[in-house]
Amino acid sequence: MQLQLALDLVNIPEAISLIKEVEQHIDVVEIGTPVVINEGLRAVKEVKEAFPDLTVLADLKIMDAAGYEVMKASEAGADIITILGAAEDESIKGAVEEAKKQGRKILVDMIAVKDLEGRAKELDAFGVDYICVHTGYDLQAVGQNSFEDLMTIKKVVKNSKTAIAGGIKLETLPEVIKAQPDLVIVGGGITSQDNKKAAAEKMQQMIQQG
Ligand SMILES: O=C([C@H](O)CO)[C@H](O)[C@H](O)COP(=O)(O)O
Repeated sequence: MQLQLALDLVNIPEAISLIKEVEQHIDVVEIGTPVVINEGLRAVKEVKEAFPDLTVLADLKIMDAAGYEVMKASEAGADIITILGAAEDESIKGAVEEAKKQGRKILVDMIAVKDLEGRAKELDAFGVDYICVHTGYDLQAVGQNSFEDLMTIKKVVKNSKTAIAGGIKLETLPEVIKAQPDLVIVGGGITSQDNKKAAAEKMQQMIQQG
């Protein structure tokens, strides 16, 4: 199980200084969708240049023109690129093909997918690297989470790794760990803490203890 820090509400200098605080305690750093919207793929490039040994995920949430967008994110230095599970099969296949060509990985974000079980089976067969259940900010605001969704996909996914994102905090981490995803994605659960390093360190310990 690995820990991914999601950076959503920062600019590039803030992202770099935050990563410096916690880099020993995370496996992957996510350049979040709002950061990419505000700063472009430059954010991915500058973070990868500053932390060449850290795995960098570009949360592009691709919906179309997948091969092209995966190529551009790869050129910027992203190791993992996200596409939406709701995208067309052709887009998913295009993303996987381009990622293979570039030596990168694809994480599929299942946000807003209704038939999680059916779509997870299809995505698994397309050869995506990760399938991620995700409760976005707008559903977190009405009290939802993805813990049951993780169990649902874990039952059917055979080859891809599984991941979970959306409002995970120190208090809810034990429930997530029980379901044994391959990747745990945490944003505000670390970035909103006064002591971000301590929060990341504690989460890392809990995850390593499994
Ligand atoms: O993907 C995300 C969201 O859609 C905003 O782009 C977040 O990175 C993801 O939800 C993790 O952040 P937290 O919910 O704050 O843990």
